[in-house]
Parts: sequence; C-alpha cells; structure tokens
Amino acid sequence: MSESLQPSVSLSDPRISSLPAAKSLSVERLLDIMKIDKKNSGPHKKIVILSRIGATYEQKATIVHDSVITKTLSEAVKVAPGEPARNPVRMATPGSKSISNRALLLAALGKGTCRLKNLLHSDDTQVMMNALAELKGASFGWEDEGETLVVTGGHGALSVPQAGKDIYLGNAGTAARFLTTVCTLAQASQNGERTIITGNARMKQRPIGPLVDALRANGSNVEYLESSGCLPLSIAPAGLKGSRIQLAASVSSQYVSSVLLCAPYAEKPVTLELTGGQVISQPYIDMTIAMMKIFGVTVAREVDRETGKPLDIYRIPKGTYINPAEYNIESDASSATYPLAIAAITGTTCTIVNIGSASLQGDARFAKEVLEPMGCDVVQTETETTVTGPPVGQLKAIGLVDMEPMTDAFLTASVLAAVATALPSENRELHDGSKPTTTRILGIANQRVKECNRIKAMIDELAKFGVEKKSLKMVWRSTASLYPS
Ligand SMILES: O=C(O)C1=C[C@@H](OP(=O)(O)O)[C@@H](O)[C@H](O)C1
Ligand SMILES: C=C(OP(=O)(O)O)C(=O)O
Repeated sequence: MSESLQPSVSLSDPRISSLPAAKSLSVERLLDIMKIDKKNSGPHKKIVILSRIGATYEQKATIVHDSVITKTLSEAVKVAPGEPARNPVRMATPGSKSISNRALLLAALGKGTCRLKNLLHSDDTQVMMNALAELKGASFGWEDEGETLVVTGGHGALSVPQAGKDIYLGNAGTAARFLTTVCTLAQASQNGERTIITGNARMKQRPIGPLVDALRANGSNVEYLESSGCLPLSIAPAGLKGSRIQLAASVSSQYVSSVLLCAPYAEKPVTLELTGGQVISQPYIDMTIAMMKIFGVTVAREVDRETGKPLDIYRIPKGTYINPAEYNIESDASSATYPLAIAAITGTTCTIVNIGSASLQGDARFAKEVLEPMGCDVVQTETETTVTGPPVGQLKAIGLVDMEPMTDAFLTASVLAAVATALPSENRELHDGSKPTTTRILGIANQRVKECNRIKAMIDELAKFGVEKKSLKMVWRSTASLYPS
C-alpha cells in the first residue's frame, strides 16, 4: 500500500511544533499566510515539492485546493458516518506503487529515454528516484506540469555515492529490497568505497536476510552495519556474478523481484532457484517478469516435464533493458480496494477505471475473489472494475479465503469481514465448528513485517470500533485468521 495518503508534514511534526511560532500556528492561519505568495494564480495556491533546499522535484508549481492542503496538514480528519453523496461513483486511484517503482528502476537501468505516465507521487517512489539519482544511474525531468516523468536511462552504469552519503530509503520495502541487488552492480570505486543503504527505524527491523544470504552465496560482499538481517547495509560494488542463485522467498517476494530485475546485468546468465518452502506473493513476481519483457528481457520459468506445472526456477539471459518511448502505469489496485469496499458496505456502486482483469496487480482480484462471494455484484472488464454492494447490513461471511496472492488487500477484507454478518453461500461454509458467520483469512503471515505489524494494527484498530479482541482469534506461523464476533 502506498504511503501517498499519509501527510508527510503536519503541524504536530516535531520539526514544526518545536518552533517558537508554532504555538499560534493553526492550519487556518497557515492557509491565510499562504494566500500571499507570488507563485499563486489569483485565489489558487500553487505548491511545489522540494527535493532539498533550493531544488524541486517538478519543474513547475501545481494548483492545490485549500481542502487538500488542509487535509494534508491536519493531524487528524473527522469522518462522519453516512452513504456516499454521489452514486454511482466513477474514479481512478493514483498510479500503482509496485509498478511505479519497477518502471523507475527498469527505465534507469535501460538504454534510451522513457516517458512514465501516471507515476505515483509518494514517499516510496520518491526515495527510489533519489536513490537512482544518487547512484548516478539515470537522469530525471518532468513534463506536462508534473504529469510525465522523463527518465534517461544509464544502461546499468552506476556509481557509488561519495563517502558519508548514505542512501535513505524511508520505510519503502520495494526500494530497500530492489536496490540492495542494484547496489552490487555499481562500478568499483578506486578508493574502495561502498554504498550504504539505510531506512527509518521500522525499516531497520524489516527482514532482508534471505536476500543478503543469496547475494553473499553468489560472491557479493554485503555487510550488516547494525542488526543482522536488517538495514543498514554496506554493499561493495563488486558486480553480480550470476549463474546459479538460490533464494528463500517465503517471507517476501520482493527479494525475488530484486534479483530478477538485476539479473540481466550479471556477469553470467542467471538461473534463479527459489527455496525454503512456499513462495509468497507470486503475482508480484509475475508482474516483475511481465515488466522486464516490456523493457526487452524475457525470463523463462521452468516447467515440470511430467506434470506441466510451473517450477520455482527462472532463467534470465544477459542483456540491457531497452526503454519503450512511453510507459503507462496502471492505477493502484491496493488503493482501489478502499472505495470498492465503501460501495460494498453502503450498498452503492463504484467503478474503478484503469484496473481490470488484465491488470498486472494481484490485488485486482479482490473484487471477484472477496467482494463477489460477500454478496456484491461485480462486473470486471479487462480495464475496469465495477462493484455494487448488497443492501446495507447484508454482506455475507465467506468462510475460508486465501489472500496470499493479494496480501495488501487483507486489511480491507478484515474490516468487511467484521461486519459481514449474513450467512455465507453454502459452498463457503467452514466445517470446523466455527460460527457460520466466520471469515477466515489465510496466507497473510508476512503482514507482521510490513510498515507496521498489520495484524496487530488490525486487532487494535477494530477493537476501537467495538470488535472485541477475544473475537479476533489469530493462528500464527504460516497462516493467520480473523473471526468477526
Ligand atoms: O513487489 C512489490 O511491489 C510488493 C510485494 C509485496 O510484498 P511481499 O512480497 O513482501 O508480500 C507487497 O506486499 C508490497 O506492497 C509490494
Ligand atoms: C508495506 C508496503 O509495502 P513495502 O513492502 O513496499 O514497504 C505497502 O506499501 O503496502
């Protein structure tokens, strides 16, 4: 899930609240001050995002409405119960975080210029762009008032940032995991400098051990600077040897995507073998492979000759990505689960454009695999998804649902499961003595090592709405389940 909706600065941010003038500073007062700014056009305020003092991400400032500035700067928003004022709703969510960060990386490693459209503007994409710029991997420029990002790829030429300049990746799992392998590809520096990647306090707890183990076993020199198994890492620019790489992929598929994305630049063609039990989040691996193909590199997945079943072995040829002139980023399917859930819970209709059955994102299945069995009417074309909820109070429990291919959507599913109190369709019942209105969500164990422990967050936050903790039973290890009261 992207962090794009989280305020990056609110008035309670310690950097602001510690200033002497902060005591008399309210959001209204700030809006008043902002009225007098030469960037404004008439009554419209114009805003530009600074990358550092004196430099901006976009070339031009954009008009931002007061209501959006207010929401962004406020510490909290008050939500009034009710139904959507408009029905039906037709909308698009912002660009997909996963596709944005892959597109940025592929275009940076590629040859030629690529215009990225519908790129997500978020912390996670910003840290990815900053890192690629710090590694001198690509150059970036904005067109169409920030609607298009022009990436001029460095075809895999990367430099170690100057000593003392750590690459900060916030809490972006994709950036941290993908860039770990990218940093091994940097050109060896004369004075033996290494790239340091680091993150925020939570990122320093999130696991990266299986990826580091795989890279080390392949001859890369990666060291932990604080806790073993986590960022910060110090990475030697010694290249990627390639050939056979074994990797455990049961904690995060991002490790797999990291090796796949960099594999064409290894010294020898890579055979990537996934070990260590169930591979998590396969759709994200498929997304990586599909996007690599668009950038000119075809990955072959081995198939069991007898059964015809795909194996967890991938062959990646050596090569250089060739940038398509333009790449359109799909809208974010994880973000789309929220408005679709609003339609489900309020008995209204919502259409999300730019996400359908042909989507590269696993979370695009949420409508068909979670909302439809809950009693919603779902119409999905290749490029659009429309959900109409049943009358209020009639959402059905759905028994067992495996959310391993769409883990980020489990938060939305849990909230719906807590109010889905109608009896399930016959084929969905649990036969283990649980209440018939139980929804059991499987395949989400790794949600404990996300930007927060999402399973704990779900229990704590649902409790605030009266969903009692004792009614939310959890099964740890490989599965977790949520039971509504
Ligand atoms: O590769 C990706 O873009 C992602 C993979 C998933 O992570 P895991 O493989 O760790 O489940 C997902 O949760 C994350 O939001 C994005
Ligand atoms: C936690 C998330 O992803 P990541 O692993 O990329 O930080 C998310 O944004 O859903």
